[in-house]
Amino acid sequence: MPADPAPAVAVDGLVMRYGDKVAVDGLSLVVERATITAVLGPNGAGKTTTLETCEGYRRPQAGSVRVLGLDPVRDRRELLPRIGVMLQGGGAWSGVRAMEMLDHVARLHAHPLDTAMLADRLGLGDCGRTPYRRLSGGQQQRLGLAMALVGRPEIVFVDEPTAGMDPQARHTTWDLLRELREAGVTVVLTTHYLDEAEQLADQVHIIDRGRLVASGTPEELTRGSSATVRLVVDKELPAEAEAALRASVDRWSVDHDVAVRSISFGSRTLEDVFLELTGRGLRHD
Ligand SMILES: Nc1ncnc2c1ncn2[C@@H]1O[C@H](COP(=O)(O)OP(=O)(O)OP(=O)(O)O)[C@@H](O)[C@H]1O
Repeated sequence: MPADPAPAVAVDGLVMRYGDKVAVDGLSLVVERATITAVLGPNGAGKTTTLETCEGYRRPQAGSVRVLGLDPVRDRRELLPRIGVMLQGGGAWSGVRAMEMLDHVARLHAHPLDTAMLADRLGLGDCGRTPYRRLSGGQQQRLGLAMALVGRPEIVFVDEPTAGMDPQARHTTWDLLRELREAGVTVVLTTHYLDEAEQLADQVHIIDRGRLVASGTPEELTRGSSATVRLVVDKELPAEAEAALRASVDRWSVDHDVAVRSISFGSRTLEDVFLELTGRGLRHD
């Protein structure tokens, strides 16, 4: 029987400081392979520092980090071809054209993906000749993602992958990350968006002030003493229909001994409307 492979990421008691400032304070977490794991937390929680330590850019000051069973600093040469990194803020030179940059990164890998296909998939087909600094924020993000994926990594670290993207680009990116997971790739992402973590992640780690404050599946983390029931109707409700609905809900709550904590009437979210009007595919802006 082959031994179980090491987890994708194992962080144990990690401590990282910048001068006197403790950025990561005894953090431990495990990421299983072929999962999407979201690291959630407010600004300054220590997410980027943790990811950069996993990527081998920073050496742990205390504790240990293993990625695919390897030490990201000591075993960097062995690990580098097996991981993909999408940096916050791009990582491309300002004057380079989008496809030149992607082709350049592809040439650093032994078995890269077809760059034209990848660019097309990410909606970058029309801006291949555009200099990096002239790309929109969302296009820069997508190019950064393409650069992280082109080498067929076993694990990909993506720092706020959809920051600055329009809703279609977000959904296309989510679909792509899900496909990667189906293909056996491990995805570790940081995000500020709760809906992103809820939609995508198999496992969520919430960190605050450098400490792990909760871990679990989105269901585990959202399960509690209350539940949400959502009703979507096909037209705006006249006042009498709204009143009748409230009265029915009141009767239902008595009949079933359920306390209704809140009830709200409103329209669909802007994101719902935007997606419905413009379709799910990526807009080639
Ligand atoms: N190079 C640095 N020098 C000094 N302090 C730093 C440095 N990088 C990060 N910090 C500090 O360390 C803490 C953790 O920062 P980090 O970037 O890891 O958090 P984050 O969770 O990724 O935040 P954000 O969501 O804003 O990107 C913050 O207080 C930050 O100000």
